[in-house]
Amino acid sequence: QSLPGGFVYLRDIDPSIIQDIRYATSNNFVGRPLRGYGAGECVVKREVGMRLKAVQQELSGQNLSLKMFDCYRPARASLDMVAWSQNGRETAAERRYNPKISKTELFRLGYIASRSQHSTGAALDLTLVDLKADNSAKYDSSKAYADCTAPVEARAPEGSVDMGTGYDCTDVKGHTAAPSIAPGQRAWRKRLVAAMSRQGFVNYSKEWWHFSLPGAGGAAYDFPIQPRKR
Ligand SMILES: C[C@@H](N)C(=O)N[C@H](C)C(=O)O
Ligand SMILES: [Zn+2]
Repeated sequence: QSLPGGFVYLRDIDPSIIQDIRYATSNNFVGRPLRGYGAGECVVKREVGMRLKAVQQELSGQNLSLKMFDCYRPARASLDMVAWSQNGRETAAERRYNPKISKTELFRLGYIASRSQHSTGAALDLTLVDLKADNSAKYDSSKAYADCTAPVEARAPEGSVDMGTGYDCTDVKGHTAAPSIAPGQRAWRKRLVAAMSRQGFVNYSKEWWHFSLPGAGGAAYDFPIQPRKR
């Protein structure tokens, strides 16, 4: 199954990496699947995939795994985010992700890009899973969870280690070096950044979950993500 521009399905390179591609689901800040996400598959440039495999190999010796939240993002999905931010409504479910900031401000403040590096296949949103922990709690759309800055027991479950906030938490607490998090949460962030940086990935200071591989990108693409054929 060939993809344009040197893109590959991460599952073809390393099926052990856990994937929860949130923009292909309703469990994200928009509350519905984004345009262009026809399947919950992580698609990346081959070089990015090979380096993720190397990170995963190192982590597996520590009973840890990567968990991918977003990889290649079709350009139309970023435009969908722009339209969402300007739709004049803010629901309680949306406010869980941006409790202190209006959604109209998210682009200006650098939390979302209208032309994202994700569309080049060189940027990733991801976290760590402790394979020895009980990760069985599942997200339930009918529950009223606390916002993404609340203690982990009160937030929507994500089946991953406690990084101090949930994924896509647009708040200063989500900044990688936020002083307001607990030492254990800081230690997890440092462990993720260290493992990723050993393979050349660079973290974005405003989002503990966002990494990119310098030089791996190039042009932005807009092909839709389709189911992977075996
Ligand atoms: C929206 C968030 N997951 C993200 O990836 N933000 C960066 C800045 C982006 O949109 O490229
Ligand atoms: Zn990102």
